[in-house]
Amino acid sequence: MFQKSFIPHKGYWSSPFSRWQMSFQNINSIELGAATTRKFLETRGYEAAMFDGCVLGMTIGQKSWFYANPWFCAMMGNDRISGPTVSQACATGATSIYTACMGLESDTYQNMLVATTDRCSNGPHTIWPNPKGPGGEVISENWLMDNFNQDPYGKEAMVKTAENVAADNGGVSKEESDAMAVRRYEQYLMSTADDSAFQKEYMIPVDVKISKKKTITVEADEGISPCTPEGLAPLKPVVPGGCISFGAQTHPADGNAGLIVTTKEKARELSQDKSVTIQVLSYGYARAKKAHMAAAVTPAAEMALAKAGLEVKDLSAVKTHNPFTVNDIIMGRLMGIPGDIFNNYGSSMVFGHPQGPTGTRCTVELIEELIKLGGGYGLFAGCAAGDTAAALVIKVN
Ligand SMILES: CC(=O)SCCNC(=O)CCNC(=O)[C@H](O)C(C)(C)COP(=O)(O)OP(=O)(O)OC[C@H]1O[C@@H](n2cnc3c(N)ncnc32)[C@H](O)[C@@H]1OP(=O)(O)O
Repeated sequence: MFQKSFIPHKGYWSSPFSRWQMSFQNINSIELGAATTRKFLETRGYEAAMFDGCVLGMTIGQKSWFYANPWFCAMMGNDRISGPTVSQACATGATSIYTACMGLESDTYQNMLVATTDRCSNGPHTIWPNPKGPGGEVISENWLMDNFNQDPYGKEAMVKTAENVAADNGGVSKEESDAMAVRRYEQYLMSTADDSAFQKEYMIPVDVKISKKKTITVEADEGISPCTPEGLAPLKPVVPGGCISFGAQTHPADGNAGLIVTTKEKARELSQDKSVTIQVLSYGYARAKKAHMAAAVTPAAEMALAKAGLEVKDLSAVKTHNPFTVNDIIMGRLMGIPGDIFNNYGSSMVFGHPQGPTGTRCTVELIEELIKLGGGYGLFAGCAAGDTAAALVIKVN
């Protein structure tokens, strides 16, 4: 259990998430992440110079990625720091926060910025030299779609691994999957109600230069598909005989999210409301059996809860990275998570999945939900490529 890792009240942000090939598609995610971080620091009245280290989380190669962390830090306003770059597929958000906590717990750092940023749009198409191929013929890889469609070890598409987990756990019907998609969409609408009052608590609008003369400001998530029973019913399962249609899974997106991990004293100094204390209590991870990615979420969550000395009955809110409806259906069944605390205000199935920032945004929303509830314990958990998962437990006083 962590003892020394605190997050200031409002010391966190998320950009809007923009469906791939929409407004953020032409911007290097390291540059967009740094620009949004600068805006976050200005909005909150923080100095970039206060950080003694930065954890940068990202999963999709961008031009000049070799210099990612020091380049990012210089662009966000502090060219005297750097730190680890974390790339752990869809567990990058939780693991970046964990990495910053380890910096605090070991007294290596005192005031760390965690920044996660990714762009699924216009993903890299890599050419690998292959001198022993026929005539030196190259090997090529489409970073996004090739990896969605096959794990090099498990040999299955990600959606098929979710169907495998459904089959192992008593089955999930198409109707049950559709009902979960509709429920998650309705919960997302809680965050856009009242002129997006919930989202405005943490969302930093993003300026996008679309031509020499024109800059637009993106203030809200882009490309969200409404989920209704009538809209989902005619969609066929992606895997024949399965339950998950295109409407019951996340969409690739672009965006960034981040937060400050610091000492209890510094967190209080940086907090907007000094009566609010936010602490990271624990981290959990797991790997499920081959080609069963969604099955890793429950043991990762159970590990984080055990490390914090908590049980499901102690939780006030649960958030997940849920790329497929099956993730939440099976986790809910196995852990007995009450429906009314499970993914209120949105989840990645609806607002999209830019990979690195997804878990960070979920954690930021979890903190805001716990504050609205007047405090409590919260769990974030989510699956990641390679049949893995990661989880965090947060406490808000
Ligand atoms: C560790 C992890 O995080 S694993 C997760 C990693 N990420 C993934 O695996 C990505 C999962 N998602 C996908 O793979 C995507 O669905 C993609 C990329 C394959 C397809 O994306 P797109 O081509 O943009 O599909 P699109 O959103 O258009 O949906 C396909 C169809 O379903 C329809 N549809 C999608 N959502 C809905 C909805 N909620 N209601 C009604 N219809 C819908 C669309 O209208 C479209 O219909 P059309 O073909 O008649 O136009």
